[in-house]
Amino acid sequence: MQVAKVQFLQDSILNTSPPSTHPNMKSISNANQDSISSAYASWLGKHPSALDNFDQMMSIAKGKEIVVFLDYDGTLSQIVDDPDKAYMSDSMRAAVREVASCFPTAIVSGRSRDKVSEFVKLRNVYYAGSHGMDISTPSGSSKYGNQKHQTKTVDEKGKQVVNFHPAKEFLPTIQKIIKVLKENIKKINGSSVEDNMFCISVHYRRVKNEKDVGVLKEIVESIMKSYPNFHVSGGKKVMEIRPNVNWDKGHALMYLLDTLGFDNSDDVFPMYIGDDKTDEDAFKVIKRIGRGFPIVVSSIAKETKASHSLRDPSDVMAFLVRLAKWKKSLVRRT
Ligand SMILES: O=P(O)(O)OC[C@H]1O[C@H](O[C@H]2O[C@H](CO)[C@@H](O)[C@H](O)[C@H]2O)[C@H](O)[C@@H](O)[C@@H]1O
Repeated sequence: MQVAKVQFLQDSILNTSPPSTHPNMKSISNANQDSISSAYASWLGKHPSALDNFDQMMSIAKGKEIVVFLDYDGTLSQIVDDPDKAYMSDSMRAAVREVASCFPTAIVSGRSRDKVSEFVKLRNVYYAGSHGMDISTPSGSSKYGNQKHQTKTVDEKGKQVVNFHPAKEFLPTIQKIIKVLKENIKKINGSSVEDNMFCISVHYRRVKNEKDVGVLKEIVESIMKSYPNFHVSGGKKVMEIRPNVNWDKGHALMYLLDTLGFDNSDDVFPMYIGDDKTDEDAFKVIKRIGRGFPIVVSSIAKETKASHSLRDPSDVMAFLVRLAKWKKSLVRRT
């Protein structure tokens, strides 16, 4: 199976590579592809496929309280050029719905909570937006919250919810930064600023000219020098601007576990699936807990704290379908 996957990767790399006409070019590019494939094969040895290792993983998880955490972009939806069009397929939605009917399930995204919930459109999951700086749950965490950060409110369906906002005080400055950024980068064709509520994304996937990408980065870095309470990090063709609060997707995972009543449970078993740098914070937390599976979505070898891997969102969907079936088969047997 593993060999078949490597072959698949080789095929897809070969199919997507630009044609090389010069014979020397061809051998250089083949050599590159060989080394990419062998790097991926040896990486897979360290971060085995969660699909190929499903039975072994479930023999460890059996009898534990599995809680599922899912990143959105690049995990539940394909990476696309236009961030506003990163839709989730109906089949993926059905898979997430199934999983959420079996285990507590949360979506943890860099997007604003409103936007990610508009994409996902499921009621049986919890949502954490703005890289975990905007969490909404039926009750609050007494351990991680305090009066300042938690607000009791009523959602659009009239249900009591507790919203957790550790970066609330930064909201006015974030709006100011968005305005300044928009004004200053509008001359860079293809760039865009996304308001993620408690953080900001500056996108450059659609900026055609490499030089312009450099200029954009300089402009953003220079603007952000005036805002020392914020930091800039990189993602997938995006600059992520976040306030300096000690809160990330790892903290969000702990907050959700606590709120859902699993904080002191020796049986809790978090599974977190994500593709990006910001998901590594949650992977680290799972490693620290010493129980659970951090699963990275990647079809190339990369530095990660994840124990297992899935190649792409279609692998993620297959894994979720299998996970729900596994749980249902256990329930039928008992
Ligand atoms: O935590 P996530 O849910 O993975 O969000 C991370 C960022 O994802 C989005 O940007 C990425 O996906 C876009 C759509 O496929 C793509 O166009 C962009 O290049 C990627 O960086 C989202 O738009 C950002 O706001 C999120 O921070």
